[in-house]
Amino acid sequence: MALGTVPAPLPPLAVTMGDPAGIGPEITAALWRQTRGQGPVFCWYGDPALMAGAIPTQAITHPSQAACVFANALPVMVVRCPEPVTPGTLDSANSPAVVAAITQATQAALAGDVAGVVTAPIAKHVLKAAGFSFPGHTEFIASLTGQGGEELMMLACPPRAWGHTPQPGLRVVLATIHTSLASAVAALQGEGGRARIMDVARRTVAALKRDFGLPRPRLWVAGLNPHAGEDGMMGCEERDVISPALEALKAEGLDVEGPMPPDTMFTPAARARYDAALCLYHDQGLIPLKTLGMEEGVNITLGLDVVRTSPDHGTAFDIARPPSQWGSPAQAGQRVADARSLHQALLTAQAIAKARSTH
Ligand SMILES: NC(=O)c1ccc[n+]([C@@H]2O[C@H](COP(=O)([O-])OP(=O)(O)OC[C@H]3O[C@@H](n4cnc5c(N)ncnc54)[C@H](O)[C@@H]3O)[C@@H](O)[C@H]2O)c1
Ligand SMILES: N[C@H](C(=O)O)[C@H](O)COP(=O)(O)O
Repeated sequence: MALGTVPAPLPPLAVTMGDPAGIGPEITAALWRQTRGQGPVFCWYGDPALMAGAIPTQAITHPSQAACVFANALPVMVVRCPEPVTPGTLDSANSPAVVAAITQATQAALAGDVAGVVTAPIAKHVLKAAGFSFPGHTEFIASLTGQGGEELMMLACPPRAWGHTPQPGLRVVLATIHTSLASAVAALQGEGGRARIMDVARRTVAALKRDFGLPRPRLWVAGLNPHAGEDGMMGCEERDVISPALEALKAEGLDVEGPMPPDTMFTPAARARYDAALCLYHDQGLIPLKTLGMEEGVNITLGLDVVRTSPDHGTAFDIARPPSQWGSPAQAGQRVADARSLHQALLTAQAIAKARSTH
């Protein structure tokens, strides 16, 4: 951006319906109530029938109409579910609408009509039963943008107080995503494994600069084995694959450390020393992240031209309720849907979109 120019205001964000039988509609209604006064403005790609009786909705035909509507009603880019929805009851018959909502919102982002896409949770096995071939939003949205293979999955949770002690947050990025543990280990062998780690590290550093404004990101890379291999006693990937990759990255000038013993690299003292942890398989990163901060955790797809975030939780079918019960106080022993993670996802999408627009 040239000096002295004022950045154009951002278009609204898009929020997608997610699985209509999960908690997506309930937390989206809560999100609208919370943000209708001060924003960020968003439009919802979904079926207004899911909100009936809970909040006012208004159909719009273009995201640019969202701002005028937002204070008084949820602006809806209508995507109808073909079958009636019962909260908590899985039904692949509505999967085409779930996929259409994601597709339309992503296309709007590619066209610059929305500043980013915030996806409510989907149930991957329900979509698979309807013929959907992607393991998650991350890979699907990468494919829609023509950037399949360039996607990175980051999950982040903010700093928090633990008792009276403030503790650092956490960002994790995954070297392998939605794949079995056996396939993940196979993908981390030999020259291919080294190239994968180097590629993910380089792209993570670029994204931390572009999207989070960190001038010199510090990356810690996890080991694969107990004790990071204990010098080959408990596994050789650290010695043969990870360490050579990290030496090469250091020679390129990246601030990377590792391979770190995975059991100690998520302590508060350790977290204070890096900006992101590169984890080698899904649960290595997501277990500490969700244990530390599931309530406000955000899933962020890095590396794509479109901004995409999501809450860090799933569909929570076990607590999904009809609109008539939304907002009612919890009964003894009952758990109710918490919209904080979705709110953080919305704020994170807005922050990344702003960072990119001024980059
Ligand atoms: N972003 C996504 O689309 C996404 C992310 C994770 C899981 N999933 C999908 O979700 C489905 C269910 O997965 P799961 O059961 O492992 O995880 P889950 O996150 O849906 O639920 C785990 C537990 O946490 C509770 N929970 C989750 N979110 C909550 C919230 N906002 N407020 C209160 N309680 C909440 C649930 O009630 C449940 O007891 C799976 O089909 C999975 O594919 C989707
Ligand atoms: N891996 C994520 C998690 O466990 O929270 C989740 O499945 C979301 O994946 P997508 O964002 O690709 O749908």
